[in-house]
Amino acid sequence: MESRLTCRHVTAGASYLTLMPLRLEEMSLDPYIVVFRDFLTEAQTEAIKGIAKPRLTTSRHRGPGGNFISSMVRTSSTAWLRESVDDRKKLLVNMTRKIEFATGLHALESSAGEDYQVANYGIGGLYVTHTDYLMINPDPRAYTPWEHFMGDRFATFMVYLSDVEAGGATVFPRAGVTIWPKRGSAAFWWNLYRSGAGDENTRHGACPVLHGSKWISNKWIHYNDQFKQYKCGVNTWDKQMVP
Ligand SMILES: O=C(O)CCC(=O)C(=O)O
Ligand SMILES: [Fe+2]
Repeated sequence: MESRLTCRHVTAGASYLTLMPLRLEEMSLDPYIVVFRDFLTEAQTEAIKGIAKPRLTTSRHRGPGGNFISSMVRTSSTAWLRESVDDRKKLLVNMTRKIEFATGLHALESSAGEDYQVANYGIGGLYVTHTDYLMINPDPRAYTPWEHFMGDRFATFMVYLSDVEAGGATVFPRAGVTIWPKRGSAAFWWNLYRSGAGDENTRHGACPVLHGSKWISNKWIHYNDQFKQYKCGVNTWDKQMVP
C-alpha cells in the first residue's frame, strides 16, 4: 500500500522561518503525529539540560484520585522551567516563539502553555502508556478554576534533549508509531479533537532506557486560548491535520 505520509519544509507563513524552514516528518495522519528534525541546536539542548539539572526531583503524575503522585508508572526526574525567569529568559522565550510559529498555536501566555517540563530517565527509566490530557473526570469539581480557565492539554510539543544509546523510544501503540529519540528533534501531536474531546488513540508511553540516559522537554499547550486560530469544528470527532 502506498504511504500517504510525507516529509516537507514548513514556514507556516512566518517570515522568521523563510530562511530556515522547519523539517517536518509525518509519523501518523490519524491521530496526527509529526516530528520536526533539528528543531533545537546542540548548544540549545545542552543549555536547557544545564538549567534543569540542579532542579530535578522525582517525577509525579496524576493518580487515580486526581492528585499528583510518584509511582512505578513513571520512573524519571523532572524540573519545571518558567520562561519569564531571568537566567533563561532569552533561550526559553525564543524556543516558545519557535513552537508558536511551528504549530500556529499560542504557547507563551501562561494561560496557553504550561512551563517547560524537563524530564531525565536513567537506565530502566520509563513512562507507562497514558494520555497527556488530564480532565477526564465528569465531575467539574475535580478541577481548579485555573484548570477550567485553561482547558485541557490540546497539544504536546516534546523535544528530545539527548540521543539514547539503546531503548527509550516514545511509542503510540494504537497509532502504530515509534519515535526514536534524536537530540534536537521534536515530536508534536494533538491530544484533543477540535471539539475539545480527548483522542484515546494518542495514548503513548516511553520505553525503558536500556543504555545511556534520556532527556526530553515537554511544552503542553492548552485548549481554551486557541479558539481564534483553531475553530472547534462541526462534529465532535473533527481533527486537526496541521501543521
Ligand atoms: O519520554 C517520552 O518519550 C514520553 C514522555 C511523555 O509521554 C510525557 O512526559 O508525558
Ligand atoms: Fe505523555
